[in-house]
Amino acid sequence: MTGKYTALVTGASTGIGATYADRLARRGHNLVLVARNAARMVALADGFRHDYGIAVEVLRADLTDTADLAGVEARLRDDAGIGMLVNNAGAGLGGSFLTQSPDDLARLVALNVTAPMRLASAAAPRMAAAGNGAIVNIGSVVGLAPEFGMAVYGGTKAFILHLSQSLALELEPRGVRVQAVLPAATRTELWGRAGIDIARLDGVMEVGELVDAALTGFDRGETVTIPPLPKAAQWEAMEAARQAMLPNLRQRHAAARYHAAASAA
Ligand SMILES: NC(=O)C1=CN([C@@H]2O[C@H](COP(=O)(O)OP(=O)(O)OC[C@H]3O[C@@H](n4cnc5c(N)ncnc54)[C@H](OP(=O)(O)O)[C@@H]3O)[C@@H](O)[C@H]2O)C=CC1
Ligand SMILES: N[C@@H](C=O)C(=O)O
Repeated sequence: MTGKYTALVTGASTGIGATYADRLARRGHNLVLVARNAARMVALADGFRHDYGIAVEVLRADLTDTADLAGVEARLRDDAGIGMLVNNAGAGLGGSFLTQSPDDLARLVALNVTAPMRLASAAAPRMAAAGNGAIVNIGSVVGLAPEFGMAVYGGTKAFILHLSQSLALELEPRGVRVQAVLPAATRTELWGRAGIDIARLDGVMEVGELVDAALTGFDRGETVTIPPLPKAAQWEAMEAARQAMLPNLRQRHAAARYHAAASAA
């Protein structure tokens, strides 16, 4: 991705999304800001126009609302000026699987999975036809770690990682960059919204540092960027182990350890 384009950033009213908007505006890109809180986005937009001389549009949408989501999808499908989609809007949820309500979990999946999937699906064909574009999906290290005790949130973020890696394979030969960004705990409103006291957490990254690192990963052409991971070799080793397993996964017969004679022995 070179040159100036318009970036559509979801969850742009605060936190990681607002910081992405700031950094992309600094680079001279125009913006479409998407979230529910229009007043906050209008205030940010005024600041970006004043500070960076770019064009900014505010698109108020609740991405868990089918009609609102369809409006953002239509914009991504039809607006040839939008060269980057930052799928950032998302939420956490306090409690454990035993205490979380199925309705809250379904809303979490709607926001963290259905919305970014539908928005990517709206943008990708147009970008692929143009041979140019970028889709940045904000996942989480929790998507790598069932041990962290966030079953459904982690599942939504594992989906984001898988979707991003798959789309990178499909779209990058067509000129469309795809990046998954996996933050760990970052100082934003997300924690308070989920009813979790951030003061109890160690190792919380400031949001500016997180987004600057994510953009460095983007500039380097990374498909998966994990800003807090000190040794890239650990991620690369896990990927190498997974890829080494792939040729063995499809077989005509079950593995020998599952044969009745083997289990009786
Ligand atoms: N903070 C952290 O520790 C980590 C965050 N992440 C991920 O980063 C992403 C951004 O989170 P973060 O900035 O921390 O969170 P914040 O709570 O600070 O911001 C979330 C953003 O999403 C928007 N949003 C929330 N619900 C909706 C909705 N229904 N429709 C449209 N927009 C919505 C919010 O705006 P509004 O209320 O105006 O709609 C806000 O702009 C998320 O995907 C999160 O999972 C990943 C790992 C760690
Ligand atoms: N959002 C956080 C968990 O709730 C994270 O992804 O670390």
